[in-house]
Amino acid sequence: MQKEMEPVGALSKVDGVGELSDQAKAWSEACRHLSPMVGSDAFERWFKAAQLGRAVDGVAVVEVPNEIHQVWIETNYIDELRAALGEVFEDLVQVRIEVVEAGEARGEGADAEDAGEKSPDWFPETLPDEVPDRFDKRLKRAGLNPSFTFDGFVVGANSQFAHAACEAVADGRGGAYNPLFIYGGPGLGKTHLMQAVGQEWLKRSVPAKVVYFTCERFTNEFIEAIRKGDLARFRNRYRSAELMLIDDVQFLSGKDRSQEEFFHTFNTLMDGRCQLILTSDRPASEIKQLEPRLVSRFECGLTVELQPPAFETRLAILHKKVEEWGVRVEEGIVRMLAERLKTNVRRLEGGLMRVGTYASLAGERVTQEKVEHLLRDLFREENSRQVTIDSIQRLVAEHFDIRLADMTSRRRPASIAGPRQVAMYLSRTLTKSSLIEIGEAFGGRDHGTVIHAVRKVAGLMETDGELRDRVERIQSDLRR
Ligand SMILES: Nc1ncnc2c1ncn2[C@@H]1O[C@H](COP(=O)(O)OP(=O)(O)OP(=O)(O)O)[C@@H](O)[C@H]1O
Repeated sequence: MQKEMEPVGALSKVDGVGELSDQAKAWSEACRHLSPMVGSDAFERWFKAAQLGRAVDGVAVVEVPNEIHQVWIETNYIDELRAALGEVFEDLVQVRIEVVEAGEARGEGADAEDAGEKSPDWFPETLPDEVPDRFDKRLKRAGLNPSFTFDGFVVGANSQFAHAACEAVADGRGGAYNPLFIYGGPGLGKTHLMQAVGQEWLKRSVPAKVVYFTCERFTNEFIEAIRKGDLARFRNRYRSAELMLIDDVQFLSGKDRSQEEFFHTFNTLMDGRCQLILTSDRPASEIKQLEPRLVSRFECGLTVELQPPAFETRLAILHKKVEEWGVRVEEGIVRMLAERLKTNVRRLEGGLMRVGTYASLAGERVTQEKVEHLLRDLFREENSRQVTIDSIQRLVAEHFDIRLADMTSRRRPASIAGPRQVAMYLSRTLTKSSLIEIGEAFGGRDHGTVIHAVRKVAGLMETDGELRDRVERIQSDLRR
């Protein structure tokens, strides 16, 4: 349960500000302290567009409009900002700066609905006037990001096969690859590649109807359509296209009604000879609580994997971005980023963007020590292997030589139920997930089953040395 921070009595000093929310009052009060600390010029430049987001559990989140503000404030004014907010919240422990783009919801709940949203308005009825070029208009209408092109994608051994499959679909040789199912970890270019196919279709065939959407959006719009009693319109929108690009299908996990709707959408599109490209963070057969009939539909075309790129590919990606963005970063620093940021191209890009921005604003040579400081959170994320229920289930299944699917199945022989209980125990002790979340992740079991498993494994570990050794070995593998 999160606890909202109570501003100290100082807030009353800004009572005169009328209708403002508590958040706005607290920020206004913090600014009163901050402005003299940083000087009015710096305040105008860096804090005018900022505002206070969440303030819970000792953490105050300051929202800024872009990464330039974020990096600059973190690097130059974090102490002053902490001191100013400390005047307002006496239980302040940490200050975080987050980028919130214009138009995004602010403060509490800003992350829920919009998270992961990548496309602009979906099939707007009228196109906005500010889009000057016709091709740009068509990209926008399809929901495509103009920078996700084949030219902008660096191919390495990690992506060769996926790239070749996408090129085949792009130039019409991919008839048998339907659906094309691309899977791989976060930030490895799945969306980029699938949208590159979309751009090619739009370029070549003039009236091609290309549509991109995320499964999160599909689910949200489906719920909304049910609420408004407007399913016919929803179906009309989702069931007519020549090329349908469907991102993040793992989002359908456990959402039974959306899966049912999606199943019919999928069939209608396939019957209508629509080419489909799907992406997921894992193979279809490993998406939990996904109906078997959907798994088999997803697997009936071609499945390709995107893996993390090797050092040379990471370097080539960085060189390409340096050129594209026109940033000036020394080769030694570029190599340092390629060496240290290995698992996620989005993070690699983020690192380069921050260093490049800093270099141009500070007008000074960026040293390796500076980069250590600027990117400390990215380096930390890179090094800390996050223990998730998912990784626990995988590793326990491997250690006990059972199928991953048995973690969520109803099967009860001791050779399966035992390891499953070990996995529940580890999920409870190594992650922050609640009993209910753990039960859900293990095939929709109730929280009593999880409590029983945790107690049982903890008790057995007291008396059974062999089991204890096994569990400890799994624990240390998880942390590695
Ligand atoms: N091989 C590559 N060459 C150039 N840019 C790349 C490459 N791979 C990824 N990128 C860039 O990295 C960023 C993240 O890629 P993308 O959004 O396609 O990842 P994703 O796999 O869809 O991630 P997620 O699963 O988190 O949605 C994008 O800006 C993309 O342009």
